Amino acid sequence: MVSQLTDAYARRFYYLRLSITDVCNFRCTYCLPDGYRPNGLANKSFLTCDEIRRVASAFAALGTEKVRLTGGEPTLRRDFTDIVRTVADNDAIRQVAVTTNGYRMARDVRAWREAGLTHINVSVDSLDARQFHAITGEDKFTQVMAGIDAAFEAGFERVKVNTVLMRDVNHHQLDTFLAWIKPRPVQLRFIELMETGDGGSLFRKHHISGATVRDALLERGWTQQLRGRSDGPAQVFTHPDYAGQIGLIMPYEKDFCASCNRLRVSSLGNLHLCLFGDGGITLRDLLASDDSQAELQARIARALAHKKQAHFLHEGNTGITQNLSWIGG
Ligand SMILES: Nc1nc2c(ncn2[C@@H]2O[C@H](COP(=O)(O)OP(=O)(O)OP(=O)(O)O)[C@@H](O)[C@H]2O)c(=O)[nH]1
Ligand SMILES: C[S@@+](CC[C@H](N)C(=O)[O-])C[C@H]1O[C@@H](n2cnc3c(N)ncnc32)[C@H](O)[C@@H]1O
Ligand code: SF4
Ligand code: SF4
Repeated sequence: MVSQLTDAYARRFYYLRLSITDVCNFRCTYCLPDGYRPNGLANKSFLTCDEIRRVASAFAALGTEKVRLTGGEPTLRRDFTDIVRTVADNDAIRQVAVTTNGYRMARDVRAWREAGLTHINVSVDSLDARQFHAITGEDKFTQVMAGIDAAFEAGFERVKVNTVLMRDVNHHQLDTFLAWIKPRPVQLRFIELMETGDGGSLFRKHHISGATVRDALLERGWTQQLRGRSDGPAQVFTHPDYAGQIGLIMPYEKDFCASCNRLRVSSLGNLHLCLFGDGGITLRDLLASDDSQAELQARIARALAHKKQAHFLHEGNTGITQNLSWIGG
């Protein structure tokens, strides 16, 4: 019997974002400009495959139908394909998704699909190889693009691409992005730059509202689609002349959090009620054996009473989120 997770604002939670590592091999300017640093965590190990299975089972029993694996860079884990298989083996989890920088896709995406991966989101901030290098710190544009092609060849019908919208970096490149998705079933999502503890000055310099893109799309005859209950927060737009779609993730917009349907578990097994929350609730002591499932479910359900109505980004309060790599965005 599933007891659906619900919070004090009558929001229901169908979607778990599970970080499986903090490690990343890229140095995106808005996330880890100096690269990954172990940060005192060196002796702490990330969740094992068995622990991940137990997290997924507890959430599934509480109504979760979608699990997104994220990080850091989740695909750097050697057991990534096993993790996908483990989560996909849970029949209640109907969508097993990953958010990746695309580094391993060309090589491994077929194996991930065979293991049960159903959805793939890949980050590409620029369609210009030199600018891609400047933003990510890695000269891997061609490799990531080959990864997207490989995903289609492996049978994914649609790939989502994440592009962080930055004033004076890529905000004036809408036409280039639109031309790219015209023949391709890619959902290209512009994510508004979010302020983080480490990223205050970059935010002040480069934040621009996604509303500028929305206005341009509406002017050109794009129309907004309805959202499903386990979809992410993007507003999705389509146009009859385009195989692709545009998504807009606008966390500074009024009521963005009203439709929050997701919870997060960090790579160390802490439950986080919000991307920009204050602290985590440890779950790891209940992940060592299958016998603690009832207690684990009860702890998750109880914690939800403390979920706040919205983030406090408008007041410049980013919670304990120093950058998005530690909890996976
Ligand atoms: N503020 C905020 N930003 C979010 C939230 N969920 C996703 N985002 C942002 O959107 C980015 C892209 O999310 P993805 O990991 O691609 O997944 P998604 O868009 O939630 O999910 P799908 O609709 O399933 O594809 C994240 O890294 C965050 O930057 C959220 O709950 N709050
Ligand atoms: C933290 S990454 C983790 C997964 C993987 N490494 C990747 O880059 O796709 C998830 C997403 O967060 C986005 N992101 C990171 N920092 C951000 C910020 N300050 N504002 C908006 N989006 C951000 C990235 O562009 C990426 O699409
Ligand atoms: S956005 Fe993703 S790829 Fe870029 S530094 Fe952060 S975790 Fe790594
Ligand atoms: S900022 Fe927090 S409350 Fe708002 S949608 Fe994201 S996770 Fe949910």
